[in-house]
Amino acid sequence: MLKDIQEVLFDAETIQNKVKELGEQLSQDFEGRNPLVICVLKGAFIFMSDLVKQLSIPLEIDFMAVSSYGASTKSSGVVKIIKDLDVTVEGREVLIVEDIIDSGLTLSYLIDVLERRNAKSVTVVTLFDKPARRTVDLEADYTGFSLPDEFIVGYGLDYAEHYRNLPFVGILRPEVYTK
Ligand SMILES: O=P(O)(O)OC[C@H]1O[C@H](OP(=O)(O)OP(=O)(O)O)[C@H](O)[C@@H]1O
Ligand code: HPA
Ligand SMILES: [Mg+2]
Repeated sequence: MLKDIQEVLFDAETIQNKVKELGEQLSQDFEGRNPLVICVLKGAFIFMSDLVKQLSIPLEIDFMAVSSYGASTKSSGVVKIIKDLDVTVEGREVLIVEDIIDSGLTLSYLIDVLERRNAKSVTVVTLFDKPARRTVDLEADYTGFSLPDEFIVGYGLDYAEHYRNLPFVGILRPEVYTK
C-alpha cells in the first residue's frame, strides 16, 4: 500500500491540528444553534469522527452516502444517493461535512437536495479543496487545506475503495490508476 504513494502531503499530526482549529471555529460559530451535522459517506467518515470530538456545543449527527467516482479518478458526473438521512432537515441548521471538493458536483447536488427539503441554513466544511478542478462555481464555508490538481488518498479518501485507512494523506502514484 505505501509503495503506491508518491508523496505524503499532510501527516497525521498536521491533519489533527487543522481539525482542532476548524472545530474551535465551528464551535464558536454554531453556539446555540444545535446543528444537524451530516457526514457525507464514505470519504468523510474519519474527518467527521475527529471533527465532532472537537465540537464543544450541543449537536446531532446523521449520515448520507453519495457516490460518483467509483473506480475512477474522475467524477462520473452522476451523483447517486446510496443512503439517505434518517431525520428530516426542515427548519434545521445543517452542517455538511465533506472530505474533499473537487469538481463540486457532489456538493452542489447535496446543497440543492437540502435546500429543497427546507433546511433553515446549509453550511459546508471540507477538509480538502481542489479549486483548479471545479466545474460548478461553489466554495465551502470552511476549508482545511487547498490542494494541487493531483489525486490524493488516505484519511478516508479512496481510489477504488482502497487506501481509506492510511492515517496520512498522500498523492497516489499515477501508475496505479493508468496501468
Ligand atoms: O467535488 P466532486 O468532484 O463531486 O468530488 C468530491 C466527492 O467525491 C468523493 O466521493 P466519492 O463519489 O468517491 O464517494 P466516496 O466518498 O464513497 O469515496 C469525495 O468523498 C466527495 O464526496
Ligand atoms: N481523491 C479521492 N477521492 C476523490 C478525490 C481525490 O483526489 N477527488 C474527488 N474524490
Ligand atoms: Mg471515492
